[in-house]
Amino acid sequence: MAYNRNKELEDADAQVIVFERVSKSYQKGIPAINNISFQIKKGEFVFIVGSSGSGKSTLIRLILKEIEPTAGKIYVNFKDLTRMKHRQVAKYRRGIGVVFQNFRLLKDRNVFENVAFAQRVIEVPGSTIRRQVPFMLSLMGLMDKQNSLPTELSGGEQQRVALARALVNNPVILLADEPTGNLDPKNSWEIMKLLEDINKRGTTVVVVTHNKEIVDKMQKRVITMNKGILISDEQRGGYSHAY
Ligand SMILES: Nc1ncnc2c1ncn2[C@@H]1O[C@H](COP(=O)(O)OP(=O)(O)OP(=O)(O)O)[C@@H](O)[C@H]1O
Repeated sequence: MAYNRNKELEDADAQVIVFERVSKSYQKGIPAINNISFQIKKGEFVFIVGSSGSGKSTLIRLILKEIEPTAGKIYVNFKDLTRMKHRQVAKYRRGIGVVFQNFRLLKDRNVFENVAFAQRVIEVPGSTIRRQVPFMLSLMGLMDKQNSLPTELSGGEQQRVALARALVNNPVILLADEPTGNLDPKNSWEIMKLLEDINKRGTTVVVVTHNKEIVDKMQKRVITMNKGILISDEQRGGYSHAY
């Protein structure tokens, strides 16, 4: 069924990520993503799990329009990505917050400036930045660290800065690609609890992870990939199918 983009769909039940029979082949042979269909509703919290090479990062890169599908349709934030013009991509990506395993902070700028940077690039007025950055830092429990450089922070603190930066422009969707991959169990749980809080405030959260313990305990929707195929999609699921 074709996805119908109209105003009525932009309500609480709206699907903010839609994959319709999507495939992606980087080269000849087994596709990285093979004929995948799923939908994620506004405000959902979804884990994407699967063994190494199963296509999870490819899925994230497709959502960000860093790569194009070989076949199928992708709709994100009510936009048809396959028909989006090149010049519209930067603006589109601003509606999506992203965090990665390795934090990707600016090493020569302090915590405040790392978060403010996300606003400066889209020319948010200074007065708004001075109001919104401290608000975001306090939500992440980082107010006393705003003058610190990333090298002066623990891994958990660095990931919280990355989260503050990803969220400061109030995105509809937050994508987290292995957000706890470099963290110990205590910090991993802190980040997961923050992601849960962010989700409760209305942001759709999609988390790619290998962290079995977290997936099993959180009791969220779990999409499991294997060799490019979506092998299960369960509400309140666990990690059991991933290998
Ligand atoms: N740029 C690329 N060029 C060619 N093949 C690629 C490229 N990126 C990924 N692949 C291949 O596509 C498949 C899926 O890779 P992908 O990175 O999406 O998996 P993943 O599930 O994220 O793995 P991991 O958990 O190890 O990060 C793999 O076979 C991989 O080798």
